[in-house]
Amino acid sequence: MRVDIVTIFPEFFQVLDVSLLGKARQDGIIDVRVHDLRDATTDRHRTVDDTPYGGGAGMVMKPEPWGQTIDAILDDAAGQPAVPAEGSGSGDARPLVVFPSPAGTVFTQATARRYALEPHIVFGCGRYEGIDQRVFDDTAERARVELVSLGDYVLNGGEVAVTAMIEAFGRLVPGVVGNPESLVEESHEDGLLEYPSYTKPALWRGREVPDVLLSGHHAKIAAWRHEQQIERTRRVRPELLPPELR
Ligand SMILES: N#Cc1c(-c2ccc3ccn(Cc4ccc(CN5CCCCC5)cc4)c3c2)n[nH]c1N
Repeated sequence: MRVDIVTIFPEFFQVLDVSLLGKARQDGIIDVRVHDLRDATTDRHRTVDDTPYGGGAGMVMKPEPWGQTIDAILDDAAGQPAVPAEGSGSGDARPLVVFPSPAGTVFTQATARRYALEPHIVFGCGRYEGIDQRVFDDTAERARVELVSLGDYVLNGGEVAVTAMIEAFGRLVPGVVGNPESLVEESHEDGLLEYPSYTKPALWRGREVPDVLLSGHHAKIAAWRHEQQIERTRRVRPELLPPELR
């Protein structure tokens, strides 16, 4: 899987050199390439923004550097088709270009599962008040374009969102996580929040571990854990439950 990231803060993504994703990159499972948008500027000040047409506060990112950078990435990728992960992908052979945006659809575990099947994703990290709309419209001529939001709060740019998205789908790419079993029983994977976890010691600061977890009775443990998931989801995120369980 190939991932290209366009940003004015390339150093931001040094975080992708560590932990699981760092190993996935070293193992060649995920090929991450970071591109500095300013490398596509032509003026002495390497300008990437300008005032908004129609007025308004802040600055908007100019289309030219974006168009040039995205074209170069897509042209390069066209010559080196990336290998899709196992499993059925979108069926649309065009590359996927994702722009984090406060105006995007919310990124969920379902989005992460879908992205993990893509052979190639380009992420465009905006800053300032956003990117000239024509960049999205022009890119959509040759790629699938998605505007995606992390959630209903305001960030200063797309870099944090892209880091979170790459971690979320990266761990689902076959070969990245050592034990794929650990991906099955986790929050949102089955639509429920996860059950509480415990480990040694059996007694800590006067607090014990639920007896059922010490029973060795796997069916009872599974039933207890599922009930805990439903109880926690009902308390914290009732909207995730089917109406009959709320
Ligand atoms: N993913 C994600 C995000 C982002 C996100 C993602 C990408 C960029 C690029 C730039 N910014 C900053 C910014 C902040 C506020 C506004 C709102 N408008 C401003 C102009 C007048 C109208 C309203 C726009 C752009 C970004 C923020 N925020 N929250 C998420 N979950």
